[in-house]
Amino acid sequence: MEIFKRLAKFYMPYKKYFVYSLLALFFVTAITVVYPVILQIAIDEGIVGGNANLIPYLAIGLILIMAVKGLATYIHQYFGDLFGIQTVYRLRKSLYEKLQFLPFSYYDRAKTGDLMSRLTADVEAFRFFLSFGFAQFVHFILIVSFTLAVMFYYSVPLTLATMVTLPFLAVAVYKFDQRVHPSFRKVRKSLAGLNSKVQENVSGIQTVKALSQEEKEKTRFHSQNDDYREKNIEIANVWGKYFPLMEFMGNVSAVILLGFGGYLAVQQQLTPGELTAFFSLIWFMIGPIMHLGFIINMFSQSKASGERLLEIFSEKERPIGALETKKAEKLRGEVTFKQVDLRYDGSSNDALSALDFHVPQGKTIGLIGSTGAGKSSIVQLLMRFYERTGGEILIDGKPLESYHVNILRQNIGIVMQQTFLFSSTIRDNLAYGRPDATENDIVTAAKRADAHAFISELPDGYDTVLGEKGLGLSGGQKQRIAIARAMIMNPSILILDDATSAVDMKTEVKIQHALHDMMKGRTTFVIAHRISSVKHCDEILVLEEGNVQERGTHETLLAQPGMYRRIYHMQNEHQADEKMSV
Ligand SMILES: Nc1ncnc2c1ncn2[C@@H]1O[C@H](COP(=O)(O)OP(=O)(O)OP(=O)(O)O)[C@@H](O)[C@H]1O
Repeated sequence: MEIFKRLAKFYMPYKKYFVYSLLALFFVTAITVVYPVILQIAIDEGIVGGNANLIPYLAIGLILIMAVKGLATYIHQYFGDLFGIQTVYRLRKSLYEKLQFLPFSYYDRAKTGDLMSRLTADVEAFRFFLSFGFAQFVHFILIVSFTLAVMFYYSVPLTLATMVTLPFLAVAVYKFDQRVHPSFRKVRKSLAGLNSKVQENVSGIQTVKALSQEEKEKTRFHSQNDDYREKNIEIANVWGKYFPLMEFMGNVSAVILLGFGGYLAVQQQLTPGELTAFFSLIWFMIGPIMHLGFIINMFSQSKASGERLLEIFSEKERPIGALETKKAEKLRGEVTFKQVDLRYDGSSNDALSALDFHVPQGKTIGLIGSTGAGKSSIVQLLMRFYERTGGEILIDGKPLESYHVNILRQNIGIVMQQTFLFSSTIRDNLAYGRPDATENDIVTAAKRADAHAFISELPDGYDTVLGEKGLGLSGGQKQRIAIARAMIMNPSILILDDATSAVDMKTEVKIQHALHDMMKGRTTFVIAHRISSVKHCDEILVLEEGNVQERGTHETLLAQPGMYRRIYHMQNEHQADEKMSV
């Protein structure tokens, strides 16, 4: 019940619907028990007692009662559904909001398919129990209580005799729950794994095809699919074993009723009408008790789902910095790193150690070094995608944490190697960081980023809808949209993270032009593998394994023997080779 308690804030606001639904259920159940009583009166008074006039009255009474039951059933179902639907609407909203504020370290671990499955299948399983399962559980208690009351009224010894099997039934139901709950958890996990596999395959279909790994992917999917099948078979086995056992115990009660009830009737301690009513009543007990397995099943599923939802809620949100500075604020863009360390969660090495540098406002800093040297990690810290593990980072002389993350990020424009574009119009993509941008802002930025010409040539211009992942545009075109998107934000700090490495030389020249235009007056971080991209920077840091190996301007670094000079010569030779081979 702990899980339901922890999720109470989502369903408590709608408890009135639940109460209406339960009140209606009370009527439905009470009316159900009236049927056998009417049957008993019809047999004992009408048929055996020879009072045939009573029968039409009883029939009309039954029709009226059925009409009331129909109305009560409608109210019960409608409000029950409303209770579940409203609750999960709120729940889904909160989950989605929570996902927006989880740190990057969470997404490093999370799988998209698994998250999708939590937000859809798990939320639905929870709703199903709220709308249906819980009411079924209450129905079970009510119907068993009402039925027992009527049965005791008719015959105490016969009621006690038919209840002999109930403790055994209860044990079987308990054991069933013990077995079925872990199995359901496994099924949910396996389904999430299956979703992740499909999602990953679709996202990476280009890589799969390029490396001709279709067969391997098929095998991997099959093994996940097999796993899901096995887990479901496991559940089917548990059901298969316990359900007949529970049914058998129910039937034993009916046999006892027939033997002992028949004996009592012969002894005239029970009327024929009462014995007939008992047969209906006993099934009102046995049915729900057997059904209890199904309810527990549903309860177990929703418990397993609730657990998975709570896992998301219990994740720590990313720190957001001081709230009082949330008002729009333009930073100057002076950046200082003092003895900064970074070690990613679960890693045994520092990605950055004792990093020191200072970039005055409007200056450019180049970050170069081999892959994994820590270049992008500097950006991750500056954007507060991750938190440093030591040292201090200052912006305009104030600690990074004193700014609200939104303010910080509004002041930083970033163009990355791979550009993510939403499946929306080009206009929406351009204005994504500043939804209040005017048409003029958008077109001016696109012109400056050298994107206006190709956008205008598209069939719907700025209203052209891009496919998922921005399909339909070349790497260079996407990059120019990313540059325009960053320009619209008019940032004080600009980060170009390998911004031109994914495009050919000709496009690079064009993009470089747009980038230089954007860099004017902004503090700029240029992360690159090519010397040509960083050589004009005011200072260049050569990084190796999270440490600064060399620092200086292009000229000073070239003048000294070291890594920079080696990279320069290597890249120069490479370019010379390329020219020779043309
Ligand atoms: N999210 C992460 N979780 C754990 N370790 C990470 C994470 N991101 C980067 N690292 C590790 O931190 C180190 C520095 O990585 P970083 O991405 O900063 O290097 P880089 O110089 O930008 O490399 P590249 O030129 O290949 O982009 C690497 O050892 C990398 O494996």
